[in-house]
Amino acid sequence: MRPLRTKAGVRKTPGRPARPSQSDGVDPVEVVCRLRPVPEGEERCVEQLDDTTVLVTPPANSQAFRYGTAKEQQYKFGTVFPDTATQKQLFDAVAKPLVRDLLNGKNGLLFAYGITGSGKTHTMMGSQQDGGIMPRCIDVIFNSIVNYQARRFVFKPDRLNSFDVQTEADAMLDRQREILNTPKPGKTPRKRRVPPTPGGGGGGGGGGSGSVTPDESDAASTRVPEVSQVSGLDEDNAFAVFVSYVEIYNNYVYDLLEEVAPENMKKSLQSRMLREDNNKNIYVHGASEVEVSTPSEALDALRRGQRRRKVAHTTLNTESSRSHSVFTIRVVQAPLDPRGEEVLDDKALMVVGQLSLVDLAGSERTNRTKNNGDRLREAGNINNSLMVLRTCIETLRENQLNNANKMVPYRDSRITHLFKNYFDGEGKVKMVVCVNPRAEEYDETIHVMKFAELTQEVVVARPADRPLDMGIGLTPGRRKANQILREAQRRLGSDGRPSEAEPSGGEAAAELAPVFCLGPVWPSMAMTPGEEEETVRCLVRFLERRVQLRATLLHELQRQQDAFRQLLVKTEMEMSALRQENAQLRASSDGSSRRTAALEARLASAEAANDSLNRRFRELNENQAALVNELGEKEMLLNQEGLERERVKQRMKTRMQQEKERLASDMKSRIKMNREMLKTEMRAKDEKLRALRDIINNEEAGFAVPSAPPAPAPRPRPSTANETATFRPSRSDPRLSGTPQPKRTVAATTRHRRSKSTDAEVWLDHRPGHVLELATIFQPKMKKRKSVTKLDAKDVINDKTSKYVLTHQDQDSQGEVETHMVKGDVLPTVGGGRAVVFSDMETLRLSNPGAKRPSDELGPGLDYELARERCATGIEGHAAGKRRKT
Ligand SMILES: Nc1ncnc2c1ncn2[C@@H]1O[C@H](COP(=O)(O)OP(=O)(O)OP(=O)(O)O)[C@@H](O)[C@H]1O
Repeated sequence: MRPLRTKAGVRKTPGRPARPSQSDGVDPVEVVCRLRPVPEGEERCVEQLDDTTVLVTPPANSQAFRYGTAKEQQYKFGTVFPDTATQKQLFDAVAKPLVRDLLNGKNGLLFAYGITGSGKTHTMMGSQQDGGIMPRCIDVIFNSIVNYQARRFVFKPDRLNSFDVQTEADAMLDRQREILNTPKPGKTPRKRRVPPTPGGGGGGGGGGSGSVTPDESDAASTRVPEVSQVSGLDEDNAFAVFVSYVEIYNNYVYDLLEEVAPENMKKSLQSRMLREDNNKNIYVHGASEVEVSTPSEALDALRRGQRRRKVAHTTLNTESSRSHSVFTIRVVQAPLDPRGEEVLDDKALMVVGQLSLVDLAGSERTNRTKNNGDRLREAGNINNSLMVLRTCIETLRENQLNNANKMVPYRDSRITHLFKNYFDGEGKVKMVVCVNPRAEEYDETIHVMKFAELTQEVVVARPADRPLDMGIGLTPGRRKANQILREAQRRLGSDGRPSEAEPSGGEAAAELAPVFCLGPVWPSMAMTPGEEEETVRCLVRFLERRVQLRATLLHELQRQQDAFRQLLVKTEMEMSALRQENAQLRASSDGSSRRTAALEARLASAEAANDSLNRRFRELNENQAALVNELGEKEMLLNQEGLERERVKQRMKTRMQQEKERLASDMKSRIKMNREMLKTEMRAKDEKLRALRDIINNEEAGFAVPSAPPAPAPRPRPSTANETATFRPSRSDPRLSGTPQPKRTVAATTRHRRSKSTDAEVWLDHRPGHVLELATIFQPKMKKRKSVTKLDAKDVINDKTSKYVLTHQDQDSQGEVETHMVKGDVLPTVGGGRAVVFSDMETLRLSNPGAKRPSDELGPGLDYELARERCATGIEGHAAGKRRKT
């Protein structure tokens, strides 16, 4: 296609060569485009701009649009037929010139190419009332040769892609055989055979296989035939038409006109091989070629093939559109003999033209159809064969552009192998690109357009004109002369008299009459008195003329006898010479036949082996493709898993990081809190120490009771040098060990208050076991409290509870009851929970005043130490553990 670009945003194909010219003995492959109608309201992606140009616009939902690779593009074709174009318009423009070539002995190939549902079958077959290219071709052929047709079986296929000429006697025998072999009407109740009538319906196709169903014959009767014809044929030639119908499915060739008994119809067809004939033409070996004498016979054969196709595909559970079908019409012509009576038996004078009409399978990509199994293989084969067709066309184009000689891979697919000769210059090639303009089909349509664009750039050598008069020196007009002679004979009748209808007998009668009679009618014999003399003289004259005529005739007879005798002798001599020659030839022919048979047997076995190897190779290829697919899928899965793992890893990393940060901040706040608490504690201890120092100072100053409120004694801590100097209590200290002991005051801190509770505090009173009521004077004071025996998290984790006390009882070494009340603050944690921070513990010990306490044994010096210890240290605890100081 030559690109056209004017508007911005419309793509221009770079460096595309100009369309090849026809001046140098080559013709470009002619590509026309036909648009099929689109239902009202549906979005379109193809618009016709003028008679030769279409504009393809990517719709928003197309793959190419999504990937951003699509742009508006114009495509130019030989002709663009709009969706309103009729079948006749298309036929006249595209196929009729090919029929003219066919009748002049030239070959032609016409493809219908496009995606599924684009109208290929509609274009090729059409309907009964409005036939497509195939029925119209058939009609025009028979309209043109109707007066020049040879009698049936005069031309006979030799099964080597050529024809033999039979004598009239042999042809008649074959005709009789055909009549005898034709099943009598009524034998098969569901089918009836329509007798052949010139130009009418029904009729036996070649080989007695033209049976049609009633439906089909009814359909045939409603058919509207094409009435045009091609003129300028050689009238002195006799014509015969042969049709064959094959399909290529999964790269195997099947003969759709194969003779099969009705009971074997369901069995699948046998595949056929492609071979090369003596003239290097490729043909389907063993495919049936049926001689047809009328359009209805040809259409019967076509329908029969389609029926076979349907049955075979039903058996295979496939669809017909998944195969390529090739309907081939061959027209054979040969000159009549000098008398214009019979066909000359000379192969060198025979001319055969061939027209192949191909309905290609829909060009789909496998991923669109989502096929699998057989369907995938089928789609793969279709795509493969179309791909090979494309590759061949591309290689041809490259060779032609670069003057190269790259091998064209015709043999890679049956469809290209079969049509190799056409591309090598044995005929004209045309292509009808069928386009469904629906927007949905954009992604497929664009591939079709690109292929059509390439195809237009290929040129094929123009086939040479074949001289049809053969230059054999025969008088033109032989057929007409013979017809006149026959007509004259018919009119003269068997007795040689002019017929009533034409008393004069015409020129021919005048010429022929003296040869076959002894003269005019007898004169009147009536004897009238007085005129006897005259009558006798008249009779004598008449008889003398007859005698004269008789003598002439006898002489002529003698001459003809002599000539015949001489001819007979000569013929006899020739015959004996020929017999001898014949015997020699037969002997050598027998030898050749034996050699040929042996070679053919070898060839057949080699072909069978080749076929099975090919099949095996294909299977292996298919397996490999399947495995590659599987591998690809697995790799994809692995990649996906790897990605998933990577994602999870990343997620975990992020989460760990967050957790780390959270813990760090948690830890930080805890440390801060602990530090705060420690600071508070330190302050309290300092307070205690200060109070103690004050006490000691006061003691030293006269044991005055400090006026400061009682504060808890600080825990022992490393003293400063100053403190050491001023206060270092020890057992040896005379102030502690000597008597009298000063009266000591108990220091109390607000923190270590005894069960004093504010109104706002809510206590959680936890008594895990049975607590003995001691009825002591000192009782804890908890205005608001909740008593539990078993601790539950929700008792602690709530906004109300602010204090916690754990009560348990023990027996000391003296057997006295000791009651411990461990108290703590319920504080919120950074993580949003709650923690109990134990702050102090109260111990209530019941003891007998008379009993000796171990502490008494330590001496009075230890009391101070104990007191100091008790004052200085508190209990601190939390959920992780607790510290205790009594
Ligand atoms: N030019 C047209 N005018 C009217 N109808 C059409 C035209 N082209 C196609 N159709 C209709 O579209 C439908 C599909 O067409 P058709 O069967 O010829 O497609 P196809 O290309 O041969 O498909 P497949 O590849 O599947 O065989 C048919 O119903 C046909 O009648």
